[in-house]
Amino acid sequence: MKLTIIGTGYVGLVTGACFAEMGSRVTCVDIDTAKIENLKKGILPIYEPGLERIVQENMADGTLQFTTRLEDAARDCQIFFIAVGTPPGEDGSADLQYVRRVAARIGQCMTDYAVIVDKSTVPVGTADQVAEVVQEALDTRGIDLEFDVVSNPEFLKEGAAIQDFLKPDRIIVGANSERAAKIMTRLYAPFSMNRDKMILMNVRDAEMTKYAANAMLATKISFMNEIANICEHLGVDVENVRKGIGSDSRIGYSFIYPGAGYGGSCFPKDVKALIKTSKDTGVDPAVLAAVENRNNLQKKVLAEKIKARLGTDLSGRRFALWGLAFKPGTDDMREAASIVLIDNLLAAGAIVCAYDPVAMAQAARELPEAWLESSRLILANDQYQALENADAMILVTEWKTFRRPDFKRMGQLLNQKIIFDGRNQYDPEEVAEFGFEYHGIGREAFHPADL
Ligand SMILES: NC(=O)C1=CN([C@@H]2O[C@H](COP(=O)(O)OP(=O)(O)OC[C@H]3O[C@@H](n4cnc5c(N)ncnc54)[C@H](O)[C@@H]3O)[C@@H](O)[C@H]2O)C=CC1
Ligand SMILES: O=C(O)[C@H]1O[C@H](OP(=O)(O)OP(=O)(O)OC[C@H]2O[C@@H](n3ccc(=O)[nH]c3=O)[C@H](O)[C@@H]2O)[C@H](O)[C@@H](O)[C@@H]1O
Repeated sequence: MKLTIIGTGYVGLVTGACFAEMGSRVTCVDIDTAKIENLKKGILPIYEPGLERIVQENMADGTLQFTTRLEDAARDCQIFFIAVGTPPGEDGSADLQYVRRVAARIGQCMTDYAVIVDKSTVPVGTADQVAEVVQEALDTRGIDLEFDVVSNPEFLKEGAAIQDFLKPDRIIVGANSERAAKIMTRLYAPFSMNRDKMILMNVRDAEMTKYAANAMLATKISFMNEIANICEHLGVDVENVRKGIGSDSRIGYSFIYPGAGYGGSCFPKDVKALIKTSKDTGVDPAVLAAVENRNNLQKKVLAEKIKARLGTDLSGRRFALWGLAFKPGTDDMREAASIVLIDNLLAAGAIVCAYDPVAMAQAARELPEAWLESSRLILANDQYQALENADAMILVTEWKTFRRPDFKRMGQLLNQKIIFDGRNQYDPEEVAEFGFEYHGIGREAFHPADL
């Protein structure tokens, strides 16, 4: 099958590479010329484990191509995937300007019947808008071509994107025509060899399914973060509570890890967009608003703990920050908890020395210039350098390299042996044996004297 993927970000690039890997002929299109020039040389714009190999191999085989020219890719294309960003607009709703622009371009370039797939996360009713925009462009050309707009939301997680795409739990396809449903079923057939993964429904149901899935996962996290905060005041260890409730198969172990608040490009924006949709329909988004509110509060919890321990005025204090990316396995820093924490610490007068195994270049590009120029935010060369003369170590992202560090060496480098563990990665007793005072999320502080 001949596919065109428009937008080569996390979703578009992974989608294009994985379909090529499964045997389709794929052209990825982006308006970002620099990105496309690099991709043509096999240089990826993002860090995603396993992606580089799949891209390079399929380029070499000729099954995966990159271009900025949609008009070239569109010739005889059977399926167009729209995979551009849908960032929050001022009122919280998903901004559809990029989706609409791409829809217009497809209408200007398509040469035959095609299925147009909304892969981007878009609100209920967007497929109808896309169809209108495509039809307008065809009318302007004076051409009568048939097409169908399908919703096929993406559920991949950054850091595990290839595995999630190639071995999905389910494939949601919303199609209102049998012709389009058949084409999508054929496209995804190689993914359903052992068990039929596809769940077919109508377009609006599929659009809503994506928001409901992300909102449900965000709800689990915010719920657990709130439980954690309650535990802490009751002398209860939330890690035992987590294991206790996770063992109930109705609850399950996943997405109940407490932390410093969820980040990333999707949960915050999708919860916001669903709140707006809910309000527009006249339904009070009581649960969704609470999920968002808890998350905003949770991102401040680490700074509050630090101030409670070391004082509200942190002038002259220095902190080692381990982890900048919004989660391990990615260099993505969008809505990362680390940003809120750094902001709070700098505002209180502190100096922060940060290290992340892959997000350093991203951090240098994306963090406010004023922070870096003031020299109060320093980007360290490695995790141990970040610790030098710091008054505490703060763990924000649970990268593998941070999980079993050399505690002895850490103790020698730090000014004060204090750990603020934003991901509950360490055993309080174990670190206390190395002389550390330990502060986690949803568990009481633990001191060497408590041993
Ligand atoms: N990042 C993720 O893990 C996931 C994202 N999604 C959804 O997928 C969509 C895309 O997200 P990301 O890939 O993270 O976005 P991104 O921001 O990483 O990439 C979007 C790409 O689209 C390109 N673009 C914008 N306008 C264009 C146009 N007119 N023609 C061609 N290219 C254009 C941009 O240059 C950029 O390369 C969003 O709706 C998001 O909510 C869904 C599941 C997972
Ligand atoms: O729509 C999207 O973009 C994607 O959003 C999330 O994927 P992603 O944001 O890449 O990463 P997650 O692994 O879901 O983590 C999101 C945030 O939640 C936090 N989290 C996750 C799980 C948990 O138990 N606790 C917790 O605090 C992570 O640290 C991270 O900040 C969803 O998991 C994907 O299914 C979805 O496709």
